[in-house]
Amino acid sequence: MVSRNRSQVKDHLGSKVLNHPELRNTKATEYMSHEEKYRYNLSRATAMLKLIDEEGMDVNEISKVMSHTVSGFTTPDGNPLAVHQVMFVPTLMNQADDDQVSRWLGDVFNGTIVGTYAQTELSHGTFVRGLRTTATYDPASRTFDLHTPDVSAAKWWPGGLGTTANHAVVMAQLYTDGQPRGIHPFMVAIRDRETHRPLPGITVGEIGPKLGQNTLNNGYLLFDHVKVPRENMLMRNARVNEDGSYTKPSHQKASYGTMVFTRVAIALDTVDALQIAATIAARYSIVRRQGEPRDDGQEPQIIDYQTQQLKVLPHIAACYVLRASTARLWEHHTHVTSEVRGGDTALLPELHATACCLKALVTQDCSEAIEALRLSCGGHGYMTASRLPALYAYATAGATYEGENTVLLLQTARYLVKQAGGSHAPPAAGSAVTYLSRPADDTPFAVGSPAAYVAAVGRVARGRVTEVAAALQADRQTMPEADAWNQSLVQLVAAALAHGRYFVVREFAEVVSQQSSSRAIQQMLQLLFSVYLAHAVSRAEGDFITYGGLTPSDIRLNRRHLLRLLAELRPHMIPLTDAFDLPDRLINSTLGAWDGDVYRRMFEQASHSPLNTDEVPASFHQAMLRSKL
Ligand SMILES: CCCCCCCCCC/C=C\CCCCCCC/C=C/C(=O)SCCNC(=O)CCNC(=O)[C@H](O)C(C)(C)COP(=O)(O)OP(=O)(O)OC[C@H]1O[C@@H](n2cnc3c(N)ncnc32)[C@H](O)[C@@H]1OP(=O)(O)O
Ligand SMILES: Cc1cc2nc3c(=O)[nH]c(=O)nc-3n(C[C@H](O)[C@H](O)[C@H](O)COP(=O)(O)OP(=O)(O)OC[C@H]3O[C@@H](n4cnc5c(N)ncnc54)[C@H](O)[C@@H]3O)c2cc1C
Repeated sequence: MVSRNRSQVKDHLGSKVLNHPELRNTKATEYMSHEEKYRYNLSRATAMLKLIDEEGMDVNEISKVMSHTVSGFTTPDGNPLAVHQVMFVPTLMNQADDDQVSRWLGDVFNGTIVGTYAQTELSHGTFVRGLRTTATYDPASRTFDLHTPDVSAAKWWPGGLGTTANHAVVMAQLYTDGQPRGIHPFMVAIRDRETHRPLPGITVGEIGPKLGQNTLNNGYLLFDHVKVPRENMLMRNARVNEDGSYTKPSHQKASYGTMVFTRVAIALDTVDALQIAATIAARYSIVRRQGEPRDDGQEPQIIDYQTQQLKVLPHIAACYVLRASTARLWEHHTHVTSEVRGGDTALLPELHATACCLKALVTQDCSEAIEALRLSCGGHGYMTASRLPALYAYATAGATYEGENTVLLLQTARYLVKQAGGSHAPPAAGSAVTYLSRPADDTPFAVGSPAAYVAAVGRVARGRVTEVAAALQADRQTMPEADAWNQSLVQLVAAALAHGRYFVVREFAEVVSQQSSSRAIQQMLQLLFSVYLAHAVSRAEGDFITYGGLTPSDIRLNRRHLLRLLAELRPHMIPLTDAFDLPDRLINSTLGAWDGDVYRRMFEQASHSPLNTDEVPASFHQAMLRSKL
């Protein structure tokens, strides 16, 4: 199939998904039971998978259909096949050797094998080296013995594991030749392909309700000395030979590759959720009028309150800035992965550091922004039918899964302090950390100059990183490494976030400078960028004074500048959110439809409450009268 560009993919998906015979008719799921919701979401997830297969979509196209924009329509309560598609399949493609790929991929693509990625355990998620599921090789039987030593080592959380998957890539501690070899991936059948019953030695089930995404179908899994053939260890990187001898991988963290990919995918995807929330809040802020009537006799549109502009407009700018920078990270990931497959792992450490901090920065910014947008819709934003609570539940999950954000930022910080101290291999050309080994950019700060803002963001990142690197270095002289590290944790996290912010604004500056299609678009991108930058300064004024070279007077000027920019952006708010090109059915919000017919929709959705079916519900007689209140 010919590869399509992003907007063509969107048009294509618009018609394919919204008109698909098994997908076009949606049902409200709010009043369904847990089991009914699962059945509804699973059947739609399966239809999507078939569509992906029939269309022969490439990875970029799959990334669009699996994105929250589309999957929020197909599987509104969470996709039970998400981890199959986003983690299990990529793990097989990248970590299985050629023989294994040809052995399994046919069955994966014809739907006989449905998988999950089983890493996290009840007692260990963050500290992967601490996982306790063991895979002990026995050369006599040429099998691994997979075992869960006790309940705290039960796998807990894998998506689709609950009742959907019949296979799992299980991350376990490998023992061979009597030696521990670290965490390795194993392809394990957990349920019978025909009957779907758990196989002998396997205990498996679903973990129960969560804040959101309740049909992701997260599960638990325990092994009681389950025998797995030698050929089921994924062997593209490390190998166990028949006699039990062990061949190391080319990079010690090669088996963590799926996590890097998924972090990049989550960063890209969480911006989709923000775009939907921003569109809802923008449309509602135009429709909603409240307050003392003005000269025209009408109550003001709430968007004309300065405070409302601050709640809504910077997040629209963030949609543009974060979309561009995460799309570039996605492209960079594709490039580095192909180098790694060719045996060159030089770019992997920096990709890991960048993926960690962007996943953390984007999920943190987006979940805070979605909550602000929800609040901007007042009481109606609290209703499920506004869609805003579910968007928040989705974005905030991203702050925890695939590496809890603090922990990921510390991974980035580890890379940055090593770079600042010169104890890491020097960065490659085009690296995102070369600024650390150069003199600070002393472009003077000037309100209204995006270049001056970018330079200031760079000085904050540089100042934060070099300061914490020096503090760490000093503490290392007087205390053990773990204590020195712990003394600096808060500053390390702040340094990594500052680095992430600099990465984002540099990437967007480049996108703006390369944009050549029209002067009007260029000007609009400049305006969005200016809003993003002024807002970034206003959120971290202390940092910009301490490290960025701004004076208190610059800070005051920036506050006024931001409010002026918001007023300038306000007339463009609706075209800018319309440009996300989200049809009403994908937005699925009483508050965010294109025609602005909010109040009729709110009444219409209330009519679905089962408590409105009878004038006096049976529960009144059963509960209140019986208790003789
Ligand atoms: C067919 C194609 C389909 C494509 C579909 C695309 C669809 C995209 C659109 C949809 C997008 C999203 C949909 C959302 C659905 C997603 C559902 C997500 C479900 C969630 C799943 C999970 O959560 S899985 C579990 C994830 N768990 C974690 O992330 C655990 C976090 N912890 C860790 O990663 C590690 O423990 C940690 C890195 C923190 C520490 O590791 P450790 O082994 O202890 O290492 P250290 O000693 O700290 O460091 C040693 C050196 O190793 C370096 N390093 C660590 N990790 C990596 C790595 N991954 N790569 C490279 N290098 C690494 C580290 O930097 C150290 O280096 P140094 O030089 O020694 O300093
Ligand atoms: C919706 C959802 C879906 C998931 N899907 C999957 C899946 O498909 N497969 C899978 O294997 N897993 C999955 N997970 C699990 C997920 O990857 C883990 O929950 C995540 O990695 C965080 O680990 P944890 O739960 O152990 O948190 P913890 O590490 O226990 O975090 C608790 C607190 O401790 C802090 N902390 C921990 N270590 C450190 C440290 N070294 N330094 C500083 N602070 C620290 C954290 O910052 C946090 O504040 C899923 C989780 C969720 C919520």
